[in-house]
Amino acid sequence: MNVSATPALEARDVHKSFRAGRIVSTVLDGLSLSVDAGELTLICGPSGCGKSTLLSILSGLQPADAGQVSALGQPLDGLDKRALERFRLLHTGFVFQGFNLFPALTAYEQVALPLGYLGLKRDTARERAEAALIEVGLQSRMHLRPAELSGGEKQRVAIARALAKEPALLFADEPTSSLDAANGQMVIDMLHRIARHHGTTVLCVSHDPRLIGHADRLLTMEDGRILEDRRTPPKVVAKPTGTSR
Ligand SMILES: Nc1ncnc2c1ncn2[C@@H]1O[C@H](COP(=O)(O)OP(=O)(O)OP(=O)(O)O)[C@@H](O)[C@H]1O
Repeated sequence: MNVSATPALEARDVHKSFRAGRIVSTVLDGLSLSVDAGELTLICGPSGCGKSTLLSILSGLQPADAGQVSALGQPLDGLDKRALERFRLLHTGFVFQGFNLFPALTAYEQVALPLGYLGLKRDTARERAEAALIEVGLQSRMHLRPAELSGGEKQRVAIARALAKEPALLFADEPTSSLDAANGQMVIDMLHRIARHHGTTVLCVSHDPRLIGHADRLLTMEDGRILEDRRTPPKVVAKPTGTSR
């Protein structure tokens, strides 16, 4: 088998509906998708079109009603709850809009904690946690708790926590929407760098148009399906205007 040809993520004819009383709403309607390893893929589309639901199904957080979902060549529908938790622990990182940090833990502890669950030795965990916090520029903030950090710094802790696990798959759901322009840009740059330098497959749901220029691929969803799928062109460096030099 040619392993490199195996998509990092694959959905085939995925359906998902939610029921509220007697009303059933179809959120994913026969959606198929294949994501290559090491790419930053951005999913956009109108509010309520099913972006977060797709992300959570592809990451094994919730099951599809029908269809097949594979991650790293592993069919997720064949895994029981424990095996899914293990798969997520070993291979996935998550970054959410609301940071999802523990109020009582320092930045360093937030990052080191999951490494303990991975069974890493204490010294290795410390090295990895520190390296990840340094990579996101928080070397001087490691011993602060969330209440003492800005929104941008909290999101960088969440990125460091995901990064330290060295996951093959990184899922980000609206990672910039609670941040100001400068911090949002910093987070975007980091996601881009993680895909480029660490070879991580990054799947990001976002309304933020600044992310488009950094994505390798842009998927637009509407009504539970993928409406448009395009590769984003490489960035063109603008020539200075008003001069022939
Ligand atoms: N657990 C749930 N129970 C019931 N309905 C749900 C559930 N999760 C999502 N939905 C519904 O499914 C639809 C799609 O939700 P989803 O969060 O995937 O959309 P989205 O495209 O990410 O939206 P947004 O951009 O506003 O975050 C919405 O109508 C939402 O109310």
